[in-house]
Amino acid sequence: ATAIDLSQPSYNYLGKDLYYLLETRPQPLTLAQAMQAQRQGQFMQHPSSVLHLGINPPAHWVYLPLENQQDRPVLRYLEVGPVWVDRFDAYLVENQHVLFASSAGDELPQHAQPVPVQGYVMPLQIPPGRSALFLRFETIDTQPLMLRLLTSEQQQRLILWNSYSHGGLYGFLLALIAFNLMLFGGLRDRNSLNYSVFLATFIALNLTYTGHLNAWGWPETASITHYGIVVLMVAMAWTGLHFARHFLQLAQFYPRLNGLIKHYSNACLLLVVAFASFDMALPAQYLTFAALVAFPFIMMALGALCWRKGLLAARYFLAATTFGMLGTAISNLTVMGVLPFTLLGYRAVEVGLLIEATLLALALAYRMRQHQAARLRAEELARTDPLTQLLNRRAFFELSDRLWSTSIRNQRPLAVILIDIDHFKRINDEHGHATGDLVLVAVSTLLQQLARHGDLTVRWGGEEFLLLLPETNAEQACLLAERLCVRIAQLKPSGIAVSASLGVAQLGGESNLDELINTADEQLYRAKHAGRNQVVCAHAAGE
Ligand SMILES: Nc1nc2c(ncn2[C@@H]2O[C@H](COP(=O)(O)OP(=O)(O)OP(=O)(O)O)[C@@H](O)[C@H]2O)c(=O)[nH]1
Repeated sequence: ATAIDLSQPSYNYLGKDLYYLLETRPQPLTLAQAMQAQRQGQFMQHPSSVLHLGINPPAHWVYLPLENQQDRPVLRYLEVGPVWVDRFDAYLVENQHVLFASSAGDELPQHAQPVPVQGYVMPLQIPPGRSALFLRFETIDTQPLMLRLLTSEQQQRLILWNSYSHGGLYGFLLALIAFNLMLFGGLRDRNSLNYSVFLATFIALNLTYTGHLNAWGWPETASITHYGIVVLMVAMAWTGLHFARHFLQLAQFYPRLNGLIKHYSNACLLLVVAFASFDMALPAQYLTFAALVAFPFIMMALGALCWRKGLLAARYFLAATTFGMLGTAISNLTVMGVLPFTLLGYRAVEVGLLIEATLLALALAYRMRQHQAARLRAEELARTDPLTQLLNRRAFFELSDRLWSTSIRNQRPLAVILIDIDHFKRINDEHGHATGDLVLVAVSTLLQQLARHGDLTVRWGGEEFLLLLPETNAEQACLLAERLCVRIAQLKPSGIAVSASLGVAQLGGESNLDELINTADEQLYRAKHAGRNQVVCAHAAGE
């Protein structure tokens, strides 16, 4: 067997340099038995750079021959990642003599202080000449086993790099959470809150499986890592589906499916918590694995279904979850050993989530913009008359208040013209309601053309219109009314002869706008009585 040359430090994983043996006997092999098996050639060369263990794998023995060409011992750090190995034993052997023996893993809390992200790190003084490492792994979690021998300088650099990259990841996600919580605080948008909770669960999960949570919070109880991972994985799927159901308005589009997903995710969460509480590690593993594989597919399917129903924000959702799913799939396949191991592949779930999080934030912003536009449109609709697009009475009372009080305060002129189309009932009766509508539209268009910017043009009732004219005295208002009367008579919409009667009033001693409008209405009444198609003006003193 070719030995690893320690004179050439490398960051590579040592999978291809090692030889392995799977335990088949019910009781564990002793070190002496493993060494004997190695001498008898029972260890096989490993094909890839990372050792892959399936779910509930047999114990693995690893033999790693070493070559130190210097004439004194060298210090190397044996790194065993990731952080959730149940138990492993390490022996440094020279000429059949054990120079060093140690054990670590989640099941040995007193030793279990893995370096976050990297895993377990053991310093070894490797003697000159040939020696070998014998390692034994026993774990039920499916995971890649990543082994390296590092110099102390490399070890320092890795810690630095890991700190930066995870600081960046968590920093970005925390900023997104803070932003969405602010949105929730300000706009009471439930989606922002649900999304923050989903991101927070992801961070908690990531901190658990990188070992940060353990290192900061519970250095003595490694089993937190053990069950924390499975429970948080299912919790992440739960919060993700919860967010999706509300964001995609699933209850509205697919009420049955909504109920189904709700019960499914609740059941998964309850089950995994129960398995964890009763220390049933294997069922917890299987459940988590199944739930995690199904999760991105469900998310994508929901996005696609709701997009088909016409929900435009579902496009962003679908794009986002596709990236998330790709990342998760690549990571899962890397962990399962289907894809060749690369560090990017191993951490693809994080990259995918960064893209997903960004796109979902865009999706939320898009939905908010839609809501805002819809609200503005609704407000606009509530203020305008649908047939003529003029202001309706409600809008008039909102807007006229200010004009009225400005005119009173500054003693500026203010005038009202009331316009009523003559014999409109007859037009309707003779030409039909639709033609009547055309006449109304033609008259209102004319009114808008002749009114000044700042005048209020209102559909006052069926065939009655009102103009409120700031900075306009009776004389000017009457001139405008005369001009309107002539122009309406010239309109002939759809070839129909149309005329109107107009009443004009100017602000005098009236104490409110209603009185002024009443005065104009009285003039209109007079115009009708005097034979229609004419203007009657009230003057400043009331007449
Ligand atoms: N086509 C149409 N007709 C409307 C609309 N709103 C009200 N009307 C009709 O307008 C007519 C108003 O008739 P009247 O109030 O009797 O007045 P008039 O026929 O114009 O007679 P004078 O005002 O006395 O000249 C009614 O027949 C209403 O049905 C509308 O939006 N479209």
